[in-house]
Amino acid sequence: MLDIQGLIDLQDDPFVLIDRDYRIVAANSAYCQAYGVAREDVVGRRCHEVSHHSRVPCHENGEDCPHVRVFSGQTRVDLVHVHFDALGRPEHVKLVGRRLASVDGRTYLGEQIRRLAGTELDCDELRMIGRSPAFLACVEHLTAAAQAEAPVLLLGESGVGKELAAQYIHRRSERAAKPFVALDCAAIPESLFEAELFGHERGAFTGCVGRREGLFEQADGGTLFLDEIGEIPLSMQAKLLRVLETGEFRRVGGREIIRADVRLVSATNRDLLAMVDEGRFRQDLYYRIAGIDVRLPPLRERRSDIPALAEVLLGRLGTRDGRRYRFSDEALALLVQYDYPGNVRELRNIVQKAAALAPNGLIGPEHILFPHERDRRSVPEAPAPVPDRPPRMVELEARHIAEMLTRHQGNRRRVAQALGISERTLYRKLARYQLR
Ligand SMILES: Nc1ncnc2c1ncn2[C@@H]1O[C@H](COP(=O)(O)OP(=O)(O)OP(=O)(O)O)[C@@H](O)[C@H]1O
Repeated sequence: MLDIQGLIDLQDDPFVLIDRDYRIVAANSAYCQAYGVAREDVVGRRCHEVSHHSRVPCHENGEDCPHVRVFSGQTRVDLVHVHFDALGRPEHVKLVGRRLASVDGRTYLGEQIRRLAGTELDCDELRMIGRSPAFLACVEHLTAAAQAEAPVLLLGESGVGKELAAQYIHRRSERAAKPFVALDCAAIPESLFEAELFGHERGAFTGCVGRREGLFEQADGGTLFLDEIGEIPLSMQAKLLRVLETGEFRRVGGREIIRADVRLVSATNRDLLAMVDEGRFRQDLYYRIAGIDVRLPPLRERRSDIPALAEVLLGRLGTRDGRRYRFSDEALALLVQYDYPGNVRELRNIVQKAAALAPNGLIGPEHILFPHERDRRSVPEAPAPVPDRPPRMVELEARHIAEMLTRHQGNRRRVAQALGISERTLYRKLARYQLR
């Protein structure tokens, strides 16, 4: 008989073996060390209870789960997951799951856990909330970008969390101990750009007092985040390109050549390539800044993250009359239906207003005010209306599933039961109608 324990202890990464019934049948030493547990405390328990503190398997909470995939026939699964670390804080991990068969014909999930995050980002303000597959795929790209040295271009609508993502990259990169410096390019008048980025000497231009270091110098050794990079005027684009190519510049009004070792992370909500075609953005600069590009999905493409985000944003508001603010189930269900053109920032504003309106801290649907009422989604994205055409079966089905999800507060197991279909079928339909 093979010594399974000895075999898995050879692995440097945490590793667990899980049976069809979600029970952990073996855990290696790296796992016990990483999560501060004794082997006998985890072996025999269900994986979702141990890592998620949840009584139901992860896929029933709307998460991508290696267990369900492997036991439905997939041989290898690679995905990013969020679970709890040794101190009970959420942690991003990369899971590599393998389908393993024993000699007696039983199947197991062998799961290797690669920890993506250090604990340094667990301060609440900097924590990126989200467990939806779309969000976790994005976190995986951000993690890969953090480990590289190439410049990163973050793409996404306003308020999706591009600045937060830039900080995430910085704090996980080798530059983490050095400065992170951010500039919103849309907020700087053209005449001040150069001085802002490269600094100026005393008296370099009218109204300037003293000598000042620019952002490139301030960010030396670290990361410079240029938000809304599409707003940089063409004249400035040429200067920026030169600095990125040579790593050298002069302060405005200065002679001394200054060198700064800066990693650039930029962000835009514009289509920069279209701007290149229109002659409004330099192509050579585009290729300089877009070494790695990462798209951040808008909130409406990851609706399942809305309740957790709303709770965290509400938690940041503290208490009223000594009691924590809280949402009623109906309020949360309503929040999930809106399209959020302003993304997480808009959600934050809506939550703040709702809290101000709720007399005893309990937020009901009547306290939730959507600024763009027409963006509230009562049905899944319907195709453009065609006059005198009865709705197609698929439209009716999508609409019905969306309503059931709202009624059951996103609990997919209950929705599947209510619809009389298996959860796998429900998952396929959710993906097909983009209801995840
Ligand atoms: N995944 C997330 N988890 C927690 N908070 C988030 C998340 N994404 C965004 N936020 C919060 O939403 C707000 C807006 O985020 P941020 O400023 O990073 O967006 P942005 O995409 O840079 O916006 P803009 O394009 O308008 O500059 C911030 O308060 C940020 O902390």
